[in-house]
Amino acid sequence: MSEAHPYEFCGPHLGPLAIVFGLPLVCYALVFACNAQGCLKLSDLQLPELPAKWQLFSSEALLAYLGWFALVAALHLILPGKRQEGVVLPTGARLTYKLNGFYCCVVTISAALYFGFYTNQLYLGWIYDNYTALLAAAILFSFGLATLLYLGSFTGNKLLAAGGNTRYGFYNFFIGRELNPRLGSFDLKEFCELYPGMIGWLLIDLGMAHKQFTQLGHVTVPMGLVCAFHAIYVLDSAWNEPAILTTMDITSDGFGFMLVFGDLAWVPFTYTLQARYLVDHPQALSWYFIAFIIMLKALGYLMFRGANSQKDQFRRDPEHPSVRKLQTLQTSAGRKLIISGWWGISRHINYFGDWLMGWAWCLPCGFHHIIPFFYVIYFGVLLVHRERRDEHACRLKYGKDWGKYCSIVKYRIIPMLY
Ligand SMILES: NC(=O)C1=CN([C@@H]2O[C@H](COP(=O)(O)OP(=O)(O)OC[C@H]3O[C@@H](n4cnc5c(N)ncnc54)[C@H](OP(=O)(O)O)[C@@H]3O)[C@@H](O)[C@H]2O)C=CC1
Ligand SMILES: CC(C)=CCC[C@@H](C)[C@H]1CC=C2C3=C(CC[C@@]21C)[C@@]1(C)CC[C@H](O)C(C)(C)[C@@H]1CC3
Repeated sequence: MSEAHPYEFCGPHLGPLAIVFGLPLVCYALVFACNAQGCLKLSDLQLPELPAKWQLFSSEALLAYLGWFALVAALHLILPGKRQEGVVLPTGARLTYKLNGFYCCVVTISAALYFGFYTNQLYLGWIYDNYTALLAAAILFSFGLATLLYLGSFTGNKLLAAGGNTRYGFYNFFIGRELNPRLGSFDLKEFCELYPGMIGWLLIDLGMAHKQFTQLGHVTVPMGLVCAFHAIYVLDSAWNEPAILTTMDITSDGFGFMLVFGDLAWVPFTYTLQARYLVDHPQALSWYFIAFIIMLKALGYLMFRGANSQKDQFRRDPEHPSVRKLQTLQTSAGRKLIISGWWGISRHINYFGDWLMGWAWCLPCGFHHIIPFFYVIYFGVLLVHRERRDEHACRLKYGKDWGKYCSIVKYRIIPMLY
């Protein structure tokens, strides 16, 4: 029991309750508010209807979703992968992870491209036609898995997450009670964070591109840009899979509804909103706007990858030639904090880069509606909240040295602004 751990997300009742039932509603709201029938305009607040063919539930879609999850799990087990140890656990032990996200991603996406676009044996547009039923399947699966994980955390001698072991059962279900639920050596949290949801995100994008292909006879430049940008992001995450082992999601958060739903329903179904929008509202963009969007993506990626890799390299080997010359602040906790390079610009310059990339994903949708810009609005809120969570954790970890660090690197996320 860790009652000393503060309650996150506005306390143990209201916040978690609103998120658990509110987020699935947001997923539906986005589908209702913007689809082939129209897109909600703030000026007239007229809600479009759902396309007549879209079903709210179908057993076929449920089977497809379960089949997808099983397929990715099988690939993860079958394909070769590097074994890497995670951080030291509170028990002093270290877990070993099998890392082959990149292979799994390349195999599934290549197969989808080959059978979907080259041989035409696979109708990927089916994903668009069954969008709402697939979403229902993902939501049901997330509730089911989160419940099983919660109940499973009471069996055996499980290592519990500090923040998800309070006296409030529902809060624990939401935050995640067990730290690293596993089936043998199969790590459910790491797998869900990087495999079915992230690869599913790309597959749904391809489904949208394929639908557009069947409707227009070609894939438009904005659709191509969105799919390519998302693919770069997902492949980059899979390529840098070892770095995920040191993120707070893996090291300190339990695996509860928030992450289960985030990984398996929220990411694949809300992060693909721009691609779905472009099926229903194809855009034509000028070459200079396209050039601007590509430069924005490149700049965001440079910051995001540059900062994340710099810190990762520094934490693994501070004497490595690429990070040896960085200025640092020695803390009494024994670790050093980087105060030059990317980490001298703002305390989370990686978040800023990530957010800029988000803009590059939304801009290809043009300026006719606000709904396709949902991602940058939501992501801005998520990053500000995440930065506060990390700041709190670092303050506890580094004490007054963190204050010293903040006086050297003054901005939280956006240089000169925030
Ligand atoms: N697309 C999406 O939906 C999401 C994307 N992300 C992305 O994931 C990436 C990882 O994010 P996240 O795990 O939140 O956080 P970070 O990668 O920023 O890691 C934070 C940790 O880094 C260490 N650190 C902080 N400052 C310094 C410094 N100056 N020098 C050395 N180490 C430092 C601290 O841990 P310690 O000192 O213990 O090493 C701190 O707890 C980000 O790029 C983010 O944008 C995150 C969430 C959602
Ligand atoms: C309230 C709410 C919507 C909660 C869900 C949050 C999740 C969507 C995110 C929490 C942390 C995430 C990470 C990634 C995706 C989104 C979620 C699951 C991530 C896999 C994206 C790609 C990055 O490169 C990453 C691997 C560092 C990252 C890890 C955290």
